[in-house]
Amino acid sequence: MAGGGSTHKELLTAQTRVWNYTFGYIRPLSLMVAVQLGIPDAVHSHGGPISLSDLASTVGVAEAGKVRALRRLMRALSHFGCFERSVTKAAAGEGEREADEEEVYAPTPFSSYLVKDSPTTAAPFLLLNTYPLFVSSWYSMAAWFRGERPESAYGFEAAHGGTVWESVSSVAELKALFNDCMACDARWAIALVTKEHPEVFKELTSLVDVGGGNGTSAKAIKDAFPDMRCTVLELRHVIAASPAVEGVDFVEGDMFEHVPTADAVLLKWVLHDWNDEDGVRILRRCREAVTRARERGGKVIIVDMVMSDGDGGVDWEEVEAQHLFDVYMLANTGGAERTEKEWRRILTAAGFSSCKITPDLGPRSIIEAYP
Ligand SMILES: C[S@@+](CC[C@H](N)C(=O)[O-])C[C@H]1O[C@@H](n2cnc3c(N)ncnc32)[C@H](O)[C@@H]1O
Ligand SMILES: O=c1cc(-c2ccc(O)cc2)oc2c(O)c(O)ccc12
Repeated sequence: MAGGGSTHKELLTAQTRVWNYTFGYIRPLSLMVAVQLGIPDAVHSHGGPISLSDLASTVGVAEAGKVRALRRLMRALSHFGCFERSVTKAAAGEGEREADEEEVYAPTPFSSYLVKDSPTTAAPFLLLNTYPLFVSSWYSMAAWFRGERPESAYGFEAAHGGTVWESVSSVAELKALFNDCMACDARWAIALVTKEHPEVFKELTSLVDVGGGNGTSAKAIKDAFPDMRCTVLELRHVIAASPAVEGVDFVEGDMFEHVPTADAVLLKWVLHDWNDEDGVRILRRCREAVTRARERGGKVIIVDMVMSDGDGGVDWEEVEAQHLFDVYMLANTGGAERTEKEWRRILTAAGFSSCKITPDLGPRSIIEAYP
């Protein structure tokens, strides 16, 4: 029998864990429904804990049965840590003998990331990654593992016959969500890097953000260091859809072919999209760009994850995020999150002599690579 040496309690816990992981998909999907209804916005803008009845009317839930359903959704979301739920005595109406108990919900740091118009919102990240086309890659993964889709490099291709980048550029709703998702992350992550680690940019006069999207990171760097000459290298369709950004030049090109000359290259959330072979090709072009500018002193600044290698003393939630991102890249882009050893191996293969890793961005790190 399975679990032969386990106690009764251990077996029950294991079975409960299987239930929880099986239903784990309900977490992102219930958060998605909450964002679609505007629940985090309503809770945050209320100016104090919001009652179920006020919440229901703010988000447009009117039928009594649906209000009761909303209460159950809020109870689950509060259990996940998204809101803080408590029970208060509602004021007794005229003629009522006793005040009814009513549930109220307060915001938490978790829900603050789901408010749509906040500068640090992760709502586009949630909506993009719960998009059905994207989730459906997983239904082709087993066939891909078994080699039944030899023409596909990874799950997304096996499921949809094209790459994530093709679907991003051709499905208008996905393109908008993808751009929003990248811009939201770039805005807060780069503001944090420039504020907490200004030394990374010390003595640099020019920087190229390779695969820099619509220029949000470059703008955040320009805001922090107004004298820096900032350029974005991007694919044609991305540049065509990006509004001009004051002080930032856009160059159309392919990072596998040529990277414009600059003191520094930024690669944020780019290398984890690619396998090692492609990563080395991109890094070689970046190394050439910074050595053309300065024989010594240039650098490549990478913002990506350095995966924990399983040793102790690490934050469990950050390691969980690293594993989730790693298998997400496996399924959707053919890329990977890398351990320190794996980073050093691809950097060395691309000709870099040393690197400095600063693990100070939650699950991500800043890697400064020197030619
Ligand atoms: C995951 S996004 C990261 C965007 C941005 N660096 C950020 O973190 O917000 C990867 C970017 O790489 C760009 N990209 C993909 N292939 C490229 C290529 N061959 N040359 C230049 N950019 C490319 C994509 O258009 C996309 O904007
Ligand atoms: O958070 C993401 C999401 C994507 C993504 C999701 C759905 C699509 O149809 C395309 C792309 O891609 C990402 C990515 O490439 C990255 O480097 C970081 C985050 C995400």
